[in-house]
Amino acid sequence: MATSLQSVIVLDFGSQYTQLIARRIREIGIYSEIFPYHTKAEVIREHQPKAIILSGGPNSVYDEKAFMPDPEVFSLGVPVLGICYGLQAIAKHFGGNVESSSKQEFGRAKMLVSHEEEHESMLFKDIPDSDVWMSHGDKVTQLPDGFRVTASTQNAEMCAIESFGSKAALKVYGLQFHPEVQHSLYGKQLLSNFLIDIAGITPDWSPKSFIQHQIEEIKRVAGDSTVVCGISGGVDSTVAAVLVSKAIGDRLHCVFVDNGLLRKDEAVKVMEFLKPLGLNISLADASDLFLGRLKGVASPEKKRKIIGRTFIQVFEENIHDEKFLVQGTLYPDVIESVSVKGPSETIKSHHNVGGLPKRMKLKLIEPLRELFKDEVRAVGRELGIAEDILMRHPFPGPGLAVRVLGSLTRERLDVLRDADQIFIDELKESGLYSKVWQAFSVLLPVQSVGVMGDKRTYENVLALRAVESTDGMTADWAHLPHDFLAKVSNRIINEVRGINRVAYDISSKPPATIEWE
Ligand SMILES: Nc1ncnc2c1ncn2[C@@H]1O[C@H](COP(=O)(O)OP(=O)(O)OP(=O)(O)O)[C@@H](O)[C@H]1O
Ligand SMILES: O=c1[nH]c(=O)c2[nH+]cn([C@@H]3O[C@H](COP(=O)(O)O)[C@@H](O)[C@H]3O)c2[nH]1
Ligand SMILES: NC(=O)CC[C@H](N)C(=O)O
Ligand SMILES: [Mg+2]
Repeated sequence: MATSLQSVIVLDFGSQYTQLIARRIREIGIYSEIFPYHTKAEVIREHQPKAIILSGGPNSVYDEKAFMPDPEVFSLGVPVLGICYGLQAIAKHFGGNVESSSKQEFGRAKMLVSHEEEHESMLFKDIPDSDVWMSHGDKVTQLPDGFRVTASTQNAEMCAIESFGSKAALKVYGLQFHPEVQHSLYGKQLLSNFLIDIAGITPDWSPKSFIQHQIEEIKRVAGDSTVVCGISGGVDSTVAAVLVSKAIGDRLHCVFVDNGLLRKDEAVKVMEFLKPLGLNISLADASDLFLGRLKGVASPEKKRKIIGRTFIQVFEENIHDEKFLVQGTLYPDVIESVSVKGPSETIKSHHNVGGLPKRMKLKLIEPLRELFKDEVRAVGRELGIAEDILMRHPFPGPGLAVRVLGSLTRERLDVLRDADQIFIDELKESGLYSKVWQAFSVLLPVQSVGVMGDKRTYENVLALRAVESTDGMTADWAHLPHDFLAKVSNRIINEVRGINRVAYDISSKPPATIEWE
């Protein structure tokens, strides 16, 4: 995608911090995109970046099949900054040497900047000797020709290097430490020096400029075609749909599927609260179809597969002559699929309408694919979407099917709906809803003995789950106040028939996952 915004390309060598690099760049007000490390220079050129960053990575550049960037990347005429593995790849490419170090360096290190009065490094402008964050076992042992050292630590004499003298015009820089992590005290200043002072970028990324740019882009891509969007009432699909509708108006057709696995009165509520957005939405009530197919199915993966397939079928039935499909794909989704780390183990089949495009030959429009959730919310705010839509917790496509553990029945779904409504209402009432990433209830396939009004009961157990997270990839259980939990438990046991015990889930992810199935 050619962009009118000034951009930076981050080449991903598999670092855990690649997303963080992109995020810091955006905090500086500059648009950035992540590409796999092997992206060809000619592809990079088409995107007209103003700078290139090479990320860290788990490998070693002296390995036989070490990942290296396309050598032409250094001849594109834009500054290049290598971080950790990126620095080591630069050293190797330019004829230096990298070896395994007897002393690995993980964590804090004191960086000494070699300020040279005559040739002050622009990268280190206004940066004093300070703490930086290291995570490496290899180090540069021989400086390539045409480079100089601009900072060192006790274990890494060549902690920062840059092209110099005859090679100065190449503007190639390398850092052994990670400027993108908070613990590198002047890390952000350093990135800013690279991007603004060295690469000459004028920060022009903001939710507003992003929206303007995307609207132009969507108009250009979609032409006069009609476009379809699966809308769930969740944050991502809603923001994506509103953005696309700003570009092409009522040529956008949204389909909201009631799969019978939504929360209490959700189908009605979602249609109601989406109304002010002026979108063209049709509601496809497929609850009987979904629940019929799920009858008697207890295995979590089988449930997910059935739901995925049925979503596709219902969606197909609701498509006319649309040429494009809008998806609310976010940055973490993209990066998981392009990372060099390779296919990861299937923990659970996250499915949504993601299976659609290949099967239906619809072309994709994914306007949010460079953003994180909080940035999507900022864009939504700029688009005038109401705060209660934007602050909704994520809700998985398979919905309550993965929260009524084991086989589903309409009765068990209703019990869960009533209990969950109480939990969520109380969270909102107490101001805690917006403080947690996600909260919900899970109906366990377990019965327990209780005593109610002097009578023995033998009823269901409900688990409450609330987590704190930034991207759903890792999470910690939320330390909700005991008084609050006591109130919720009391209300649920008293008000929801069929539940006589409430438990609170205190597992983090990993090793647990956020949803129970
Ligand atoms: N009930 C539904 N009807 C139509 N499309 C749906 C439905 N549920 C999910 N989808 C589609 O699947 C995609 C992925 O769902 P996902 O839950 O990840 O995103 P979301 O619902 O848009 O946002 P959030 O993460 O805030 O819930 C949605 O963007 C939407 O296109
Ligand atoms: O759209 C979705 N389709 C799915 O199949 C799905 N499964 C889990 N989730 C949501 O993803 C986040 C991480 O969930 P887990 O820790 O349970 O894997 C949490 O926010 C989950 O709610 C899904 N979202
Ligand atoms: N974090 C990194 O990029 C590490 C690079 C290389 N694997 C090393 O250990 O030095
Ligand atoms: Mg959702």
